[in-house]
Amino acid sequence: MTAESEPGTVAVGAATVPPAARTRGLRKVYRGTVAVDHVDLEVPAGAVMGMLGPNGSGKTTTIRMLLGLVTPTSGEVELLGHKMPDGAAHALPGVGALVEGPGFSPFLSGRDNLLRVAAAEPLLTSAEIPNAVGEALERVGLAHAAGRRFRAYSLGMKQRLGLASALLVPRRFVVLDEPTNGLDPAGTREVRSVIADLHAAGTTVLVSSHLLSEVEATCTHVAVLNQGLVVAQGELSALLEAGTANLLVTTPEVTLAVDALREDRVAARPVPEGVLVDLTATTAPDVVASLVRAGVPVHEVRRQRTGLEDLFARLTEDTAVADLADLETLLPEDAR
Ligand SMILES: Nc1ncnc2c1ncn2[C@@H]1O[C@H](COP(=O)(O)OP(=O)(O)OP(=O)(O)O)[C@@H](O)[C@H]1O
Repeated sequence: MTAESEPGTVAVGAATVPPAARTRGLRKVYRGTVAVDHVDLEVPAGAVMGMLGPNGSGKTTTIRMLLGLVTPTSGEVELLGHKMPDGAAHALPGVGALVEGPGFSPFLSGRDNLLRVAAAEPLLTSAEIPNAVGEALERVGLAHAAGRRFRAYSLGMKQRLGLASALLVPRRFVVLDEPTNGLDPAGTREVRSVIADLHAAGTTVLVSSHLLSEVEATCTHVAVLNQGLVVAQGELSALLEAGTANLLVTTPEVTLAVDALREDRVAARPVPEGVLVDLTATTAPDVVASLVRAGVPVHEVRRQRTGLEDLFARLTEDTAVADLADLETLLPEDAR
């Protein structure tokens, strides 16, 4: 198999590494409610992909289908190169997951719950279990409360225990559904550092979150869901670049430039550095063409990065799908 014959694979040296997860036309309908539709998601090997979307946009359902916890209505899932659900026995040992409702017993302590999970873990021998459990508890900052019953845990402590169970053994792919849910700022920082450690060790991570700043700080890639559809995915830097709404034009002829653009029905205003042009209804080449036609000397043209928050807000507004057409024309092909 070559990189050319298999779109989406990444060539590393002589070998090709398939994406950690890939879906094609994934769809889930719950009694008339379309939770996920037409989802073609690709989580490149080695990436930290943030899955963003408003409440009910289909993040959890997509993650559950990836892990084989929910059966898709239609579409395909490939996990670590194995078709699901048939390849589950091969794929799942390489995957650590924190998903809602991990099924811990309320009457057992955190440590005993984790020992129970570890006992069912095919990659751990019984001799390795106590150490693996101790290290995982340490890593998520739960060692001091390991002897307390699960039912007495706060939401944040329950989240930490779920994270510990995902980290019991080194994995190729770690999937975290809202890992910072219920955590205080210190816990949130710890999750961020766990993700950075996993990334440094070469583990692929898929993390869903409402916290845009978290995703911006920790992720290399992002997928944005809205109403069950993936409205954007790709490298974070490429998406931010493409999603930028403003163009900063440096010119000594500010008044001439603003007048020329307004004549062409393009929103523009003077700023200290030159002219700020709103790209919502136009494109950078059209702006430059207008200016050149009007005889405006253009010294520099630069897109202004506006941050993930702005991009997310625009992608998840009601007009998101229409916006995507604009976004796609701006995206480099490998980021589409
Ligand atoms: N078991 C279920 N039965 C019926 N409807 C469901 C079920 N699970 C999810 N849904 C519906 O599917 C849609 C997507 O839900 P999902 O939980 O996947 O979204 P989400 O993006 O993870 O939301 P949140 O951020 O609130 O967790 C919602 O409309 C939800 O009500």
